Amino acid sequence: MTALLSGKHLAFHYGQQPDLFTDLNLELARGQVLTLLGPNGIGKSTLLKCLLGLLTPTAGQLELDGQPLAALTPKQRAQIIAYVPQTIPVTTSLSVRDYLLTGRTPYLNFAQSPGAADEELANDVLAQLHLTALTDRAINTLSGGQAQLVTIARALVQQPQLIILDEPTAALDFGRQQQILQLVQQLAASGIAVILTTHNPNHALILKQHVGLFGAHGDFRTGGVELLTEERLQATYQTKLHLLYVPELGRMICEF
Ligand SMILES: Nc1ncnc2c1ncn2[C@@H]1O[C@H](COP(=O)(O)OP(=O)(O)OP(=O)(O)O)[C@@H](O)[C@H]1O
Repeated sequence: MTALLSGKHLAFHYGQQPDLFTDLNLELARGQVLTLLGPNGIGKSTLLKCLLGLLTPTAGQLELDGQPLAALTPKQRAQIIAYVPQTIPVTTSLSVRDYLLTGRTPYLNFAQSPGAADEELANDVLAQLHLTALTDRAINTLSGGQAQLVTIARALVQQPQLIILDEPTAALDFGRQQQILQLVQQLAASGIAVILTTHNPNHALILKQHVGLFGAHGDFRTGGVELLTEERLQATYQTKLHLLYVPELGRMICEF
């Protein structure tokens, strides 16, 4: 079966700076989740931007749905991938509803407005994420966490096959973090692939899916959740930490 996303021998550096990563390989099938972990500044967001076609890798091949990523138009890409960036671009005074409807742009012709079906979809997604009360609020009046959730809602309105989430839980309270991890699991169960970055190894341990782990020096490996050993996590974060099995949870937890 063709992978939805495949990256082979990828490398990237900014300008004259040294390589952030070289010979990086990853593959993602429909319905798979890949959780990326690594130290600050190691290249996680940069890798996501390469996978989105926003940056061009300095070496390697990227394919989306069996085609070279570079051969797809931005509109074609946007019909397959939705992106929730780390810094949320919500400085406009659009209402939450209208902001979500901008997620339908990849499906509309030039100058075509969203229709009743698009509005119904936006309302359904707001209800799914328990955000209906925010429908008429101006985007630039939302709290950081509300804005993060609304941006995730917009990505769902885009109805992509792959959602790329850069630290989607960074601004969220404990309950909302759990809600997003459950949403990731639901999306995967419905056949949508998800790539997310997080600074909390427990998120990968909860999701129990595929993991991409950057080491402290930019080395990268992918595998199942068993890739996360105490030794590797200590090497990644350059700190002492503990992985403990909690029978009540049926999984490992990571603590300092
Ligand atoms: N546009 C840019 N031009 C030059 N250097 C950049 C640019 N964007 C990022 N960098 C540098 O590239 C490196 C990787 O940045 P990136 O944002 O990918 O890291 P990250 O792993 O996502 O970090 P964090 O976990 O802190 O968000 C950093 O040293 C950063 O300063």
